[in-house]
Amino acid sequence: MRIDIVSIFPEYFAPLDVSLIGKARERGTLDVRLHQLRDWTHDIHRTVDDTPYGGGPGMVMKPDPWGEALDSVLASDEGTPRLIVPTPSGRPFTQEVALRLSEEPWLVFACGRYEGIDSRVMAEYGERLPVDEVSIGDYVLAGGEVAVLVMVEAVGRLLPGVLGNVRSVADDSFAPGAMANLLEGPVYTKPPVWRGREVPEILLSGHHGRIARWRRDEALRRTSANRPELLADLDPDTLDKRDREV
Ligand SMILES: Nc1c(O)cccc1[N+](=O)[O-]
Repeated sequence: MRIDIVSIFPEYFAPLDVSLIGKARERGTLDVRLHQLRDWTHDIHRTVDDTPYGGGPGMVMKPDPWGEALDSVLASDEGTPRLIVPTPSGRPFTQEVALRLSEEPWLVFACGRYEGIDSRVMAEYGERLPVDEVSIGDYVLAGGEVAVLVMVEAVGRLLPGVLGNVRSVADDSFAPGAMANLLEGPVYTKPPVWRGREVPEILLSGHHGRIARWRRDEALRRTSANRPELLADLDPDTLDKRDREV
């Protein structure tokens, strides 16, 4: 997968040099290319923003630098990417969206700042390629860079060979199948007793069927406590199927 990221703060993406994503880049599984938006400005101040039409607070990112930057990135002959624009007014970014994006050969991320990018940019490129305006949550960030870090990690870890254990993906919270709409339950490792606290005995039993059922029950318990709304979407048949699976 190729990923292009356009930002006025490309240094935000240093974390993509480390850990799983960093190793995937070294192996060539992931090709991440960073672009400084200001390289497509032509004034001495390398201006990328201006006051909003219609008045109001803050500044809006000008369409000209974005148009030149995206035209330059898209000039590649590597097919047609999806353009992902992180914004609080976008559709929710979920594990399902991450799974869908992980099947794409090329993603381009446009990191807005200030009050956002002039809407004509998304309209312009929406006529040429798929454009997804996506939100990672209902809170205010200073810009899209942090959201792109979240999305690149969520998508990148799903690529073949990035996670050591393929099973880890299937057991993720929100993963399709048996764990869909369920949060992961508690996890434990050695020592068996820590500060007088014992690991649940079932986990030491070696009885895989009972362990799977216990984990399912704990996932249901945690989901009911922390995200009860997810249980509303749980298909009773799937729940029964889970019982048959364990
Ligand atoms: N929430 C937010 C923001 O405030 C600014 C850019 C992107 C996002 N987001 O993706 O959720």
